[in-house]
Amino acid sequence: MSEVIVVNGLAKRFEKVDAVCGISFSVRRGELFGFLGPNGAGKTTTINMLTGLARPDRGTIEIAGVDCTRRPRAAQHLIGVVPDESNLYPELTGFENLCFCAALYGMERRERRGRARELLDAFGLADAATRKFGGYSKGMKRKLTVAAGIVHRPEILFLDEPTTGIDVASARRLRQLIADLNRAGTTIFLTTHYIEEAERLCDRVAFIVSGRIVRIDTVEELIQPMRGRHVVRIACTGEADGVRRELERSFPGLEFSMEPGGLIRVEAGAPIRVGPMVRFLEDRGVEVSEARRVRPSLEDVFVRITGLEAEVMGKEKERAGGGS
Ligand SMILES: Nc1ncnc2c1ncn2[C@@H]1O[C@H](COP(=O)(O)OP(=O)(O)OP(=O)(O)O)[C@@H](O)[C@H]1O
Repeated sequence: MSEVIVVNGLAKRFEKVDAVCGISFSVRRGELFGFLGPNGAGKTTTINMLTGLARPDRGTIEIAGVDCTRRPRAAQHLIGVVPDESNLYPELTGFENLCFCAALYGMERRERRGRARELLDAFGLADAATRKFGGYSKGMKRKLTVAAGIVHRPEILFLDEPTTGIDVASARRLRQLIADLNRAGTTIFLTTHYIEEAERLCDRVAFIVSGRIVRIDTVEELIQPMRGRHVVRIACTGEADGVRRELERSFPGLEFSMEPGGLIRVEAGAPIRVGPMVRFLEDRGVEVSEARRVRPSLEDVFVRITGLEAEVMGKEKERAGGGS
């Protein structure tokens, strides 16, 4: 597979913040590449540099063989960009917005009207075609923004947090559309802070933390070391954090950590017996509402590699409500 995006030593600083600190990576043609990191990790700054919206301080970017640091606009016709905040016009209808974007890419009237209708259909927005964009729901706005990003059938699509802030059903539908686009041959660079989203959609994932890439690999390879591991999640009502140290002392060989919502996460290299732990907690006045064995996931890998609790991603997820 040929490399269609090649980034070397890319860096950008804003006044006192090193937003991106000399990152290097490449994306292969046809790949769905995930750029995964917590708030403020440098995802948007990176995507802005890749799409010509921000100038790097250092480093090089090549897209489809074009040196974008020297010729920032030369690859524009090959790429589509879906920013984290919509750039469409609230006073225009969905149909008009798509026709307007198509006109910017030089499409002729007949072609752009046909393409706009085709996309409205594909994204389930045909009934809202003549309604003003400003009156769309968040999920509809997101879908139309993605449609606008692919109006010119780009080879490479940059998606910045496409499912943030929309309801679960709309997020699921949008993920399906992203997967379909990729299957049809579009290379996709996706930033997200939803670990499950990256796990479900992406071929390869880069973990970015504080402007640095800490790991890049296929989802398969990333999860591989966790395959022989066993994980149990225990949901408690009441204060569980206090008994964590007692658990560690009483159950040597098991690793305990806390997750959002009062969940205790237990990990071990051998099958975990849940009963004794539940009794142990209940004897200490912590009520257990559920104890569940779970398949090790990319979230577990993220916690191991970055040393960050999954909570740094989870907090935003709860607020935005766009998770699984
Ligand atoms: N225009 C700017 N001026 C000053 N600082 C900025 C600017 N843009 C980004 N930053 C800072 O750079 C860092 C990286 O921000 P960036 O928006 O790239 O992160 P992100 O990973 O996209 O986060 P989020 O998930 O919250 O969108 C942050 O500390 C941010 O405050």
